[in-house]
Amino acid sequence: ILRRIFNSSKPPPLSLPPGPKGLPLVGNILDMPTEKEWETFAQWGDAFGDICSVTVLGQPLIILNSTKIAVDLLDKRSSIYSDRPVLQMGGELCGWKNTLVLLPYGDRFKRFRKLFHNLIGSQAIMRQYFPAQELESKKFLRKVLAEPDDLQAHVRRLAGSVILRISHGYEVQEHKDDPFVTLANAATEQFSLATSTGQFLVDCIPALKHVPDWMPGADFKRQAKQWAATLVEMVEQPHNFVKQQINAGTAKISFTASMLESKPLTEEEEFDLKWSAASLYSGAADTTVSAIYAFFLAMTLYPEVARKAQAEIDAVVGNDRLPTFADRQHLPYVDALVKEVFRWNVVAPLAVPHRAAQDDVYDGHLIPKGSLLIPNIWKLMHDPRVYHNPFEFKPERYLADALAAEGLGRQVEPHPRESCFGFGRRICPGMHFADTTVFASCVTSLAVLDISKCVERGVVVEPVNDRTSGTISHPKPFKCNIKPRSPKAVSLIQSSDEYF
Ligand code: HEM
Repeated sequence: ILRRIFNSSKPPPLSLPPGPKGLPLVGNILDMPTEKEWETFAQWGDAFGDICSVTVLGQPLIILNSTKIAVDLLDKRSSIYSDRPVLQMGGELCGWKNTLVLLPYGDRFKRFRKLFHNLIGSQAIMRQYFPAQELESKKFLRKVLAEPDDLQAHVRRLAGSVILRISHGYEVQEHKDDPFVTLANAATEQFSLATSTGQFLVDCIPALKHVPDWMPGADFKRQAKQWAATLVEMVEQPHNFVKQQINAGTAKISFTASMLESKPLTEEEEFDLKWSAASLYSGAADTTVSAIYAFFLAMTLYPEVARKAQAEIDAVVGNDRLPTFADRQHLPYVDALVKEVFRWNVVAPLAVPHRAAQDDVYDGHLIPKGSLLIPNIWKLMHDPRVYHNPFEFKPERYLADALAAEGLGRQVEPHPRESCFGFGRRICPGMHFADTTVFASCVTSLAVLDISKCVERGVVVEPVNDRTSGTISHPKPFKCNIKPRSPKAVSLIQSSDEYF
């Protein structure tokens, strides 16, 4: 009896959120998935609850498998959860620690965010970029028509071209191998690999970064050196280009040119400028590529969706001109289709980890200082409790009228923007830019192109419908057939490049 009284007076010690049982000392290191981690994390969510945890060599990882919990912690308690982890491979060895995405929460972070906000921080600001986005979308269509088999390369060029105009006043070259687009592609692909959760042992055992390069098992150090060199080139080359243009008196208006010309910069200010401009275009390049490429995949797999969107465009815009941003408010189905692109293809399935700056307690669980919080955006976008038949591409889910017509009594489903761009003070600063870039390319492509499955020797080729692993996930290469909708469509694409 005494033991019972004694024990009941003491609250039980708080523990981490539940999760798979690990081994002594190394914890869950053997449980960590090496591919598409988000799928395993979602299964852990089903088994242990929407907030669950694992520990890898003493480092707690807290996995968030519902929007409510992600908002409760990362939004509502953003004073605790706005820091980033120190990533040894991607951040320290490869150098991405100087870009916004891995900057620790602090003054430099706030300065970068302010610059981003002034440049692309609202829908209203985005209006000034509409002409450039429309123009680049048209150039993209021309390239797709000329070489439909090189779709992915054209998408990469498109994604790089709009942001490089804004960041450095650089006009991407017409041919496929533009040097800056090539550099940005290489660097962002390497970022995705270098920062992938749990892929490099050095992220769990930081002391490994001191092993000499020649040691067996130190391949990661040699790899990091190469990747660091690509990143430096990606930062320096466009910056030096703007300086040369300023000296020659030919610099176009851009973020970098206006900062360089405003006043003489200190070394630190110039460093900040270089790395914030690089954050801008490295943040934009690979992410929008994934979304636009996924749009083509979705249209190949769901031709009835494309047909409905085209019927809406034909009725609202007609066939004498290309659609513009001004049409968007009159194109609810196309607007819903763009939302569905962001949900169906999750560009950043695990976002980027947020780090707890102090101990916290949530729902009776301890979240110790230094824990890494990982919102499983892939699960949030494919949660059958939130999205009906989540693996199906269905724009109707956002349209009350369309759902009412189905007569199943279903409610409109949440706008993917509520989760797919992350949370709190680290929410994606490029979300409006991403939305308008993806809208422009979807709507113009639908207006003039027919996208369908390939037929080879009389047999329909099913497109590969799979995704790559990494911080930024892409549809794996797939085949599709792209044709102009009509001779009129061809003449619209070939018409002069006046801003329309
Ligand atoms: C398909 C488009 C995009 C998606 C789905 C996306 C998604 C995300 C996500 C999930 C994060 C992490 C947020 C968090 O930690 O909670 C993020 C961060 C970031 N994104 Fe995006 N993004 C996209 C496009 C862009 C574009 C176009 C830009 C730049 C123009 C950009 C720049 C950034 C930057 C700089 C960060 C780091 C922010 C920080 O750490 O404070 N992104 N994005």
